[in-house]
Amino acid sequence: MADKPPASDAFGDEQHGVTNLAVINFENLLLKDAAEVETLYSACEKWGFFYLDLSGDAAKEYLQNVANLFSAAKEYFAKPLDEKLRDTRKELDIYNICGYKPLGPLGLDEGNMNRKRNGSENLRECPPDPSRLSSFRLSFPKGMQEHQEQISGFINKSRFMAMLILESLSDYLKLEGDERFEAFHKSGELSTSSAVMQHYPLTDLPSDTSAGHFTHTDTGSITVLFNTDWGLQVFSPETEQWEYVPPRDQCAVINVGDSLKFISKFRLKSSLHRVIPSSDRWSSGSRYASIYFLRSSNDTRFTDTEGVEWTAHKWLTRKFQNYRFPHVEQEKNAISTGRKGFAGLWDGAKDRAV
Ligand SMILES: O=C(O)CCC(=O)C(=O)O
Ligand SMILES: [Fe+2]
Repeated sequence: MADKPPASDAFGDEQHGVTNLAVINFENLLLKDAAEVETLYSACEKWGFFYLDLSGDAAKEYLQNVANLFSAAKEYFAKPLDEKLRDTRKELDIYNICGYKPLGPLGLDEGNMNRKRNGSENLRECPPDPSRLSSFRLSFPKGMQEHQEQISGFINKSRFMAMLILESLSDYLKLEGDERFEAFHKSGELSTSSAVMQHYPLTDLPSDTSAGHFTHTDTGSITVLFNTDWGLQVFSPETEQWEYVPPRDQCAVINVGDSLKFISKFRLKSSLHRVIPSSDRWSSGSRYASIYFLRSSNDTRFTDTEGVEWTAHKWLTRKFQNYRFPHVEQEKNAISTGRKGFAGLWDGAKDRAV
């Protein structure tokens, strides 16, 4: 059965509380436990965010895989910048950049504060595209080559978790055949599903760069996220305040992205989130996240909040383009944050007055 985080987690900082997210047990989902599936649905309907408890035997190997990946990521990001830049593969997809993407002015995205650039560098691994298998092999980041197995393991097992979540949600809604959420995520079809390792340094950031990650809703369907420190905040759909989602031992943070919100005809929420440095629980100098994004097949069709029709691939391209515009431009539509006129930026002192 699902339970709530213990009271000792109710910490936050002077400005922000801590979310009281549902904790869904992975093994109970495997067993198709009806009460667990109902709690899962309710979490996705109300918050679009929950913890997935992976503490049982079934996920032991997976958690070890995640730990190994963090070690590999720490090693990777400690390399000199010019070495990492050699792993950038913009030519494969200028938006869903495969390989290394730098932070600050060398990166492409606006940050979580006004007129500041994004403060995280990342490494994205796109699983093989059957039509260009050989270029994928060439494109595998050089600095990560020895950890290739860990990364493929993480991709495969995270995909399994994400698909199990989709299956459970489809079961709950009694969806059949092509209507089931899994049908939009078939493994043989092209998609931009990928694994990303993020590194958020707290110090030595270039000027005009904000520590953390810009405010956004995720583009795809299901995000499976692990991180090492506090900093992640969700904009509560209940209180309309920013609240912390702290890392929880042996748990993944799962969230619903835009595509699933659209495919589910707005029954499920794609909640706004960001990473900010204000908590004293992020004091280790560097923060890391290992993430798997399950995204629907490129040619999946859906309609957004404003009634505009998209394919999943076009939505991703347009959204990633939006993050590169100044915030005043981003605010002119609902693409980045799900709300027109609201960029959800971090403003240190008077953050709550949104
Ligand atoms: O680092 C985190 O905790 C969250 C990162 C995130 O939201 C993303 O990369 O989409
Ligand atoms: Fe995200």
